[in-house]
This record gives sequence, C-alpha cells and structure tokens, in this order.
Amino acid sequence: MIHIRNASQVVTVSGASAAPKRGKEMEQLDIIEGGGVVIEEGVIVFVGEEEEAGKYVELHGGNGKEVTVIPAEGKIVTPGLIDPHTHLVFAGSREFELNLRLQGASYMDILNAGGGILHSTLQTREADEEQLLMEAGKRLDRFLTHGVTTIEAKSGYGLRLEDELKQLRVARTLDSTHPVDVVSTFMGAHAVPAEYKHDPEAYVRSVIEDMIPVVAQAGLAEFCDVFCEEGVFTVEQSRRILQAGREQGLKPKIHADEIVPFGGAELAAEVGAVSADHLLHASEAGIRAMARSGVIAVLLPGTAFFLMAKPADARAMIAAGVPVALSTDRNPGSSPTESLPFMMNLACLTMRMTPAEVLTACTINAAHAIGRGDRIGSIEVGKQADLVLFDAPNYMYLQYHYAVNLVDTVIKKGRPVYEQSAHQFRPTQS
Ligand SMILES: N=CN[C@@H](CCC(=O)O)C(=O)O
Ligand SMILES: [Zn+2]
Repeated sequence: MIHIRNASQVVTVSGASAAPKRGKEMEQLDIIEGGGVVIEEGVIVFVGEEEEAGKYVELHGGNGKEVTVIPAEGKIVTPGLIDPHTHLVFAGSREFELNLRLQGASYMDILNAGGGILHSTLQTREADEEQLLMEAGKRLDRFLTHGVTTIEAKSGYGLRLEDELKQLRVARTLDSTHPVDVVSTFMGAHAVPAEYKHDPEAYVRSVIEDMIPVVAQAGLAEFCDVFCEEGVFTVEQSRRILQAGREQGLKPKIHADEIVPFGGAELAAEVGAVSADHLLHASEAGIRAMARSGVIAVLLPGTAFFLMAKPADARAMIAAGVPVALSTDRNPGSSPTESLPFMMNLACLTMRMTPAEVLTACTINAAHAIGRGDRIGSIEVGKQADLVLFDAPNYMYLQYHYAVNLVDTVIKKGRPVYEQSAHQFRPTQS
C-alpha cells in the first residue's frame, strides 16, 4: 500500500472517464486541497482529504501490509501526463534543417527537396531494431522525467512494409519493457517515399493493400494516421487510407490542416476520427463539424513554435465545443522535444488556454485521444495509479514557473519510477 500524504492540492480531473471534457468542463479540475491518495496493487483505492486518507490507511493498512508513505507537503499531485501524438521511433536527428529554415526555407520546401521526413526515412531504414530501441528508449526516459506516463507512437519513417513493421515492433518492445506505456499508430501514409515520387497513387495502393492488412493482423497498431496536406496525401487519398484502416480495425486519426487549409478537419468529422491533430489552418466549418462528431483536437503548440508559425486557434475550438488535448508531436524535424510541460506553457502563453484547460488537455482529454479514458487520465478510485508529484504549491504554478522541470516524483501503475531527488547535485566533498 502507498499513501501519498497531505499534498497541497490533489488535482483529480475527475468525472470524465466516459467522454472527454469540452467547453467550460475543461476548466473543472475537481481539486482537493490538503489531499491524500492511497494506492494498492497499482490501482487508486482512495482519494480525498488527508484526514480521511489517514483513516483509510489505518483501517485497511493492517494485517502485516507494508505502507509506504510519500510525503507530499507543499507539492501537487496530478494524473500522469499523457502524450497522444508522438513519432517516437526513428533514427538520427535533423538539426541542420534549422539553419535552412532560418535562411528562409519552409518545412515543405525541405520535404519537397527530398529532406525532412524523407531524410529521417533513409536513416531509419538503415538502422536495425537494436539501434532504434536505444534511441527511442532514451527519448522515452526523457518523457518520463517530464511527468509523462503514457504516450502514443506512430510509425511513418519506414514507408515500406518491412521498415514500418520494424518501427512498430520497437514501439511494442518499449511498451512491454519501459515504465511508460506506448500505444501504437500505423502511419505508412506519412510521406510518399522517393521510389514512388512519380506515382504517388501506387504508393497509396501499397499502403492500403500491402501494409494495413499485415499491420492489423499482426496486432501491431490500434490507430491509423495519415498526413493529409497539400503536396502529401489528398483528402480523397486520406479518406481511402483511413477507411481501409477502419475495415481492418484500426481507428482513424489525421494530421489535418497543418500547413494550409485543406479540409482535414472536415474529413476527420466525416470519417469519425478519434482525433484531428495540428489544425493550425482548420476552417470554421471544419471546427463546427468536429464539435458535432466529437472529434478531439490534438493541438501541438511546440510544432508551431519550432516552425515559427501561428498556433492553432484553441479558443475558437473550445468555444465551439471541441474537446482539446495537447501533445509534444515529438519528431526529428518540427518538434524535437520530450517536454510536455513546456508544451503546456506554450499552450497557455501562445494559445491563451487557461492553466486548468491545459491540465485537462494533458490528462483526461489526452487519454480519450488514445482510447484510454476509462483507465487513465484522472485520479479516481479504480483507475490505474499513474500519478505525478510536482514541486508546485498549486496547479497554476505549473504555467507560471515556465520552461523548467518541476517534476518531483512519477508513479506508474502504483510504483515510484522516477524521483528527482535521486538526481540532485551533491555539494562537492572536501
Ligand atoms: N507533419 C507531419 N509529420 C510530423 C513531422 C515529421 C517530421 O518532420 O519528421 C508532424 O506531425 O509534425
Ligand atoms: Zn505528427
């Protein structure tokens, strides 16, 4: 039994396990001041005021049960953060592109010249599983130290069956060996590989006929994603790919309206996507359609920041009743960071989301964006005990003391898996 004792705030984000929070609901965090949480066998068994938590432990902690106390005075406890959109598994990095962009090249100029995603594809094809495991494992460690306990991870740097499968196997291995849970998405439609440059339609057929059935039958992915964008995959091609995925049991997600307005939000609503992601250029009609169909907007303020673009209109989406989630979009080109807390700062300061909306977006709404709202994303009895203690007196402080790591302790399935104090500098011995 673990007793997290006397936190200045337990931010439960409760009451939305069946459906994501929208509109004003996103402001409701259901905070317990001076709260305690009790965990048994990886599951939350009590959450409430500290006095009651103490009584619970006294009553149920007997019979030789060991009780580990985690003092949380002066700290807040939140649900483990969830990142619902990453490109975790790839080889190498693309820091040289930053100079090209500073000289005026756009993200799409670089991709059209055979760089960008295509560069990472060459590096990923050359890497074996061991190298990918090592590189992605390091990224996952960093996510964990930033309070992230579950992520989604997309393939999409193989762009041919054997290498897409290789990426997905690496994600599966990490899921079973690393404390952070990894939920997989097949994204063979991330770019048209160089060998299909003159016949993109043939590549779309290959994704639909050669890749999706194999990935689905191997049980290597839960979702299917597509980069629906001018110069990448058309709305019509994206629709066919997502429908083929759905027929094989892969739930649709879309990279939508990132670079130009392209009808991605509308397509997300039409196909009943679980989420539409990016949405920097989503139309008003597209936003309304997403609200009607219950599509979650996964917003990526770090990508806008790193590409020096205007971020998505989060306020319009929240006002329209679209449930909003947030993510790092961790990838080698447009968002090379594992700091979800910094994305939270950016969401607040560049998209004017309130600190409460931001926490909802990174917990329960992010859980729904990967089909896990019933198990994680809030601190409620019966839910998996994925929790973070932050060195902060209240939840608003997370958006105030910005761009530093305030994570104190991360608990995954009831087990402390990261403690900041273990990594503190010691005074030099004389
Ligand atoms: N825009 C498409 N895909 C990724 C970027 C991938 C890359 O540049 O390697 C994204 O979501 O931002
Ligand atoms: Zn992405």
